[in-house]
Amino acid sequence: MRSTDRLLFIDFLLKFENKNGTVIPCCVDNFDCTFTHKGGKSMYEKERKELYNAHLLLEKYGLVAYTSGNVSVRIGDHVLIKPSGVPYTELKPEDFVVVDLEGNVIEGEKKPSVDTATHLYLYKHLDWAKSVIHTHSTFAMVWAILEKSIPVLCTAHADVFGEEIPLTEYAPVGSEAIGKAVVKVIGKSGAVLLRKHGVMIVGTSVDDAVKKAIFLEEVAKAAYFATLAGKPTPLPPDEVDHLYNQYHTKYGQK
Ligand SMILES: O=C(CO)[C@@H](O)[C@@H](O)COP(=O)(O)O
Repeated sequence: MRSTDRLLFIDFLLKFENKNGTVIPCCVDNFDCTFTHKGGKSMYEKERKELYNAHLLLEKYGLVAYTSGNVSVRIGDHVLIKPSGVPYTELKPEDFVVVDLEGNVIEGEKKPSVDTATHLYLYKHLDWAKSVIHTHSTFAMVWAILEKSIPVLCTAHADVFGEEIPLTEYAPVGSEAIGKAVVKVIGKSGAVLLRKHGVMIVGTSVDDAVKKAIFLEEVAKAAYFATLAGKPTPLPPDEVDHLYNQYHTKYGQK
């Protein structure tokens, strides 16, 4: 679309919107519309509430502090992600930012998370990825600082993750580099320790990702204290597989 037409079209859209409220489809012809839907409905209302609740759950379980960490969800060719540096006490569903898979802001007045490039890299390289969570949860971070992967030392670890929690090479914050480092080591657990940094979780849904973030910190804590207190031995691989399959096929209300 010629730039003059673009400007005329924006002008038409804004006049139309102000007069009639928000019925305008965004992002027509890959058109990067950065204005938000004033007075009308935001995109992805249901997903915004789901993502908001996910952030509150991370805070409730003490996996994030103040502004650390972030959650995103993939919705077709869009990703809804936390705005950067907004304290959880001030976060609102309408603050979440919609970006496309190249990181262009589709809807949102706030800057998207500093980890957006990493989240997008994971969505583009892991076809099962539907939600991504980054935390600085304390005991998982202790293992990341010690530059050690977490062995399978207990049944809870085997149930949910079914494998040792791998450790990435060091990668700087804010670039795709963390995404590349995660894809190199991530396994069926979807949980990874970021060397000297924290945690990255990839889930098949927001619920799945939140559950893994919560259980990772639980097993990281137990494994850390067990390793301090003695020399715990990992569970045998076939028992780990048995527990993992049992948990993923029979546990709960399945
Ligand atoms: O770890 C870091 C920065 O070092 C970030 O992941 C964390 O502060 C969260 O950043 P955002 O608020 O999501 O931009």
